[in-house]
Amino acid sequence: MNEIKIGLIGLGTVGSSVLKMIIENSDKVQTITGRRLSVKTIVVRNVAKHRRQVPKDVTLTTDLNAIINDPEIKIAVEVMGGIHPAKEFVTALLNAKKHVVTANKDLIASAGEELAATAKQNHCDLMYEASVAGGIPILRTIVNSFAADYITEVKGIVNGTCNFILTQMQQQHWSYDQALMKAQELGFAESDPTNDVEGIDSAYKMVILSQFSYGAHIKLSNMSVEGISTIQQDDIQRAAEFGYTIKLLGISRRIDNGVFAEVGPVLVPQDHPLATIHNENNAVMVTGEAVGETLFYGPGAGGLPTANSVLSDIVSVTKNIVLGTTGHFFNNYQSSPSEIGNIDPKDVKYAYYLSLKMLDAPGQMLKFTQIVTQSGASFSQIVQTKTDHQTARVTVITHKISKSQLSDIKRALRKVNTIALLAAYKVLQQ
Ligand SMILES: NC(=O)C1=CN([C@@H]2O[C@H](COP(=O)(O)OP(=O)(O)OC[C@H]3O[C@@H](n4cnc5c(N)ncnc54)[C@H](OP(=O)(O)O)[C@@H]3O)[C@@H](O)[C@H]2O)C=CC1
Ligand SMILES: N[C@@H](CC=O)C(=O)O
Repeated sequence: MNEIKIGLIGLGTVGSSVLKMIIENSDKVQTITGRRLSVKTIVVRNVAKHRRQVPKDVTLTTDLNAIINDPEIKIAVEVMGGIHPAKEFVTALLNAKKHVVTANKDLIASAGEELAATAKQNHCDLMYEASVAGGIPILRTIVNSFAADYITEVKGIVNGTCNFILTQMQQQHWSYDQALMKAQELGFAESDPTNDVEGIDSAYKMVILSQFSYGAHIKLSNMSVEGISTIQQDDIQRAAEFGYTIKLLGISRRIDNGVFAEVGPVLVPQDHPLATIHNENNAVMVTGEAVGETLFYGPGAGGLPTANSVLSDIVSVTKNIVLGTTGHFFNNYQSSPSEIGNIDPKDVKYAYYLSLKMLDAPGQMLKFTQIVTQSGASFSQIVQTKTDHQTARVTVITHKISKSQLSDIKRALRKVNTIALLAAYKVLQQ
């Protein structure tokens, strides 16, 4: 058996690039693994739409049983997306003793533990390198190269669509809608981009990164998750005047005996490496006690970069088949539940950038300063500009405060009808 036959589920942005890479690189893979890869069957929703994309000897169907019931197919690649029916499909494939490779972070973040257990019961591999940061080989790097280090923090830009939108808004002064449309056209966004722009896609990726880094499963419901859909051009320009770039960051960190993870727009100093990551590129910073700070950079979305990560999993599974070593977890690290408790993101302190509009009249600044002081906060920078003869724009950067203190400030400001808080963003400190 010198050939490994593959079943592909999905032939969109990623699936069509996986098909292309398998066809074009099978010679190289054969020299590395001793096995020739070929796609035998592809499952899609609409056969007519894809007929011309597929070589004549490949079966194109809407019926998953064409893969499940085919003993020749050893590896199934799920690149259809979403949680249902992807979960049912992957479970059925594993129970039919197919090794599974997937790029689906929604699925892995929500049901990864259950699916990994099903894979193990069936002595199958379940791999998902492409589920985090597209083309950056970050998961296998954490498994292999940080195996003996104690990771204390993972943070970065893990959504290509949002980074593309923010880059276009910053550099080309495009509107949010114009930039989102282009990201969809280029195949970076999910078929429904809500999860991208509302931070949920990044949160799924931070769940997976935290699992790999700390051996701990963080629930999405324990995370604070914010997206970029309310960011205005004005916020971007003002942040730049202060020397910051707005980025959507995922941050996960060990604090005492716990781990916290969150996603949201953050002001990154312009000379910080994460501020220099543009367009659909992603960057993941992993900090280990031994190694210190490391940075992994590359395309976070797009067909071919993501397909490259899918192929790396297919090659790993193929090597395991050849060596007879299938059926091990992709990530073996599990910390005991008592070792890791979840930390409430509300208790984690940040400096905040606050943008305000206030009546340009005596006493207003004093009123604002009193509100800030009463919450136990203080600020390190403040800039006041007049917009017309009646209103002033005030931008401040606070010293580090908790989210609860920020809520106190917001609550107190809502009671003052001459001062309006326009925006509040965390500030990443070096
Ligand atoms: N796009 C990217 O840059 C990246 C995507 N990913 C992940 O990869 C996966 C695929 O993404 P992408 O290629 O962009 O998605 P697309 O929307 O481009 O493609 C999805 C494909 O899956 C098929 N499909 C969807 N539902 C079903 C179903 N119920 N039964 C059979 N086939 C189905 C569709 O068939 P049809 O065409 O007939 O409708 C389509 O061919 C997702 O999990 C995504 O999160 C990960 C990293 C990067
Ligand atoms: N929609 C995702 C695709 C990759 O995971 C993104 O934009 O990052």
